[in-house]
Amino acid sequence: MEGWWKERGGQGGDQEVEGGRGASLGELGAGEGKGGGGGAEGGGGGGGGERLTEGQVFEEVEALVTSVLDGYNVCIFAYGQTGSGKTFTMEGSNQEKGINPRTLARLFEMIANKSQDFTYTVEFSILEIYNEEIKDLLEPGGNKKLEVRQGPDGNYVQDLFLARVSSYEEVIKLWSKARDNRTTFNNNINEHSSRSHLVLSVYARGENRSTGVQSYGKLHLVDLAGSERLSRTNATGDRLKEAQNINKSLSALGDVIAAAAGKQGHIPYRNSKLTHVLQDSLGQDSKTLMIVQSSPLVRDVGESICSLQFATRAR
Ligand SMILES: Nc1ncnc2c1ncn2[C@@H]1O[C@H](COP(=O)(O)OP(=O)(O)OP(=O)(O)O)[C@@H](O)[C@H]1O
Repeated sequence: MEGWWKERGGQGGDQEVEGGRGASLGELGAGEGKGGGGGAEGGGGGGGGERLTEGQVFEEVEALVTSVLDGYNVCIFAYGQTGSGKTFTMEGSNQEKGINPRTLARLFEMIANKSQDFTYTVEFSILEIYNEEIKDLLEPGGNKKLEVRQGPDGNYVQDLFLARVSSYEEVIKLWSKARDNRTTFNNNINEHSSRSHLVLSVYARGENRSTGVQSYGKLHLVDLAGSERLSRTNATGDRLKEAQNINKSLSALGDVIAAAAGKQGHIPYRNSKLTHVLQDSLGQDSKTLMIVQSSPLVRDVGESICSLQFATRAR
């Protein structure tokens, strides 16, 4: 493990303190002989940290995401409490694009650069996991229950719509369609978005035309549901059920990452839909990176400590 951690801060937004949100970036594991520990310098918090632009954040993750074209399975997560900036980091704004659009643009740029020697076919899917149920956001199919299965290329979600894409523009069009589908589940987009895990996936199959050598890699870009302690939300009824499911799946994610990093014999992938969907992209030869967002607000200190504890454990 390269073990790099950076402090991200200085982003204002609508908070009542200056300094804005913070995020720590941690590369959790990778192929290419990487493994083992790494130092933490930074480790989150926003306040006084140097402000990283979305471009600088992307520089840190670029090499990882593009390795999907070499046949690696890659997973990038944004983790943190509600409102801490996960979606902003992944999607960005009109002025400053986030990790998702930059990654997708870069992938197609690289495919074009390699086109003399390699042929790639690329597929794209978008799903959300809400209350431990998988929903296809490209082809929402009513009450169809989507399940995770094992196939020759690893785990896959049966009946999930995979769109064949050949340009960044196509992907962006699909993504905006998926956003529309997502909003129909609930009138309050923010509220809902924070209660589900959103997974954008790219599946790249490549062939070296002169040697015939083939590769297959998956890239998952995951905007996790907001982590919240139940004691703080006073949730009841459906909200309580959502919160319990979120906490259960986030804790299952922490267990899986810790077990994979510790090279344990049994890795409990099946304890949540999230880890089951991402099974072959967490651990072993896959590359996993988690961006942990923390709030600079004093009133959020309990949540920030929990987030950083999660990050420490996952590291
Ligand atoms: N780096 C940033 N620069 C400017 N604004 C930001 C930044 N990060 C977050 N924001 C703003 O803060 C608000 C909350 O951020 P965001 O929606 O990304 O949080 P979140 O963690 O995804 O929340 P949720 O868990 O509810 O989905 C948004 O209005 C967003 O535009």
